[in-house]
Amino acid sequence: MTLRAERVTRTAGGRLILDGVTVTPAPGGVTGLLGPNGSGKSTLLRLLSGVLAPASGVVTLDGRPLPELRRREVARRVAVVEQQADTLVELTVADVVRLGRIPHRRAWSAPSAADERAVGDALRRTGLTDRAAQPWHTLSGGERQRVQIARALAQEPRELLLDEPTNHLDIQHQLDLLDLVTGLGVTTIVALHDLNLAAAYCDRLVVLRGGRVTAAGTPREVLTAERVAEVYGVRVEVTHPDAGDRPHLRVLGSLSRKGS
Ligand SMILES: Nc1ncnc2c1ncn2[C@@H]1O[C@H](COP(=O)(O)OP(=O)(O)OP(=O)(O)O)[C@@H](O)[C@H]1O
Repeated sequence: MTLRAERVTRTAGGRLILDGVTVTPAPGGVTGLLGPNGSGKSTLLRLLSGVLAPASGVVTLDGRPLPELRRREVARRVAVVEQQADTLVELTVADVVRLGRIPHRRAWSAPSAADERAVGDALRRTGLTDRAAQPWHTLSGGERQRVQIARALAQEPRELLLDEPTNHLDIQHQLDLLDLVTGLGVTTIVALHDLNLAAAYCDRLVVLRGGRVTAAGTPREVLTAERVAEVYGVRVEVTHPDAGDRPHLRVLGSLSRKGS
């Protein structure tokens, strides 16, 4: 059992932005959320984390609707890395990572040895140990993103929600991050724009379009040339270099460009 969204809808600005979306991630697996800009990925992640409530449908954790659970209970289980974290002036890198321990600590108590171990471990796994004392606001965009991942790891979650975690990262850090996240054995739902990274790292993919699920399945089932053309308006060549479930896409051009 884990986190699930069942037939969730959400409206904003008088528009239906999620329409009957069901996502049932496999426990311990990595589910990729794909879809063009504005298709509803971030909104769905916010519903899954309980930050937003669905207009209809339900999000459950181990079969129990989120509104029936205490916030702290959800915060201990589910870690969230949003696209843009707030600027936390005056905090060091280690301070930000320590925020991940808050759901595990008793009110007003000092960090325990277990808290400090989790923070040290998260810094090490994200390659940030030697940045621990650096002020957060002096970090580059990619470094900030890694600190947010470290904060989420320090939380020791069983569910991890990531909204485009690679978008500020150089190619090496993109691969390192996805290797790290997919090696955790934590149920992960990750919104991604890079279809090849999604194919390489996710066990299952869910494609949103206009707030609806338009495809779901393994990368091989979902990432066909026809579907990419239909959803993104882009021509791609799809190959299966390892003869397995992980296709590789080569972009040939936009279908909206003249002559395509
Ligand atoms: N508070 C709001 N008021 C009006 N429209 C909203 C609101 N919140 C979201 N939307 C709209 O809902 C749609 C879905 O937004 P969302 O951020 O979930 O998409 P996304 O798939 O994450 O997009 P991107 O890939 O660009 O990050 C967008 O068209 C957005 O403009």
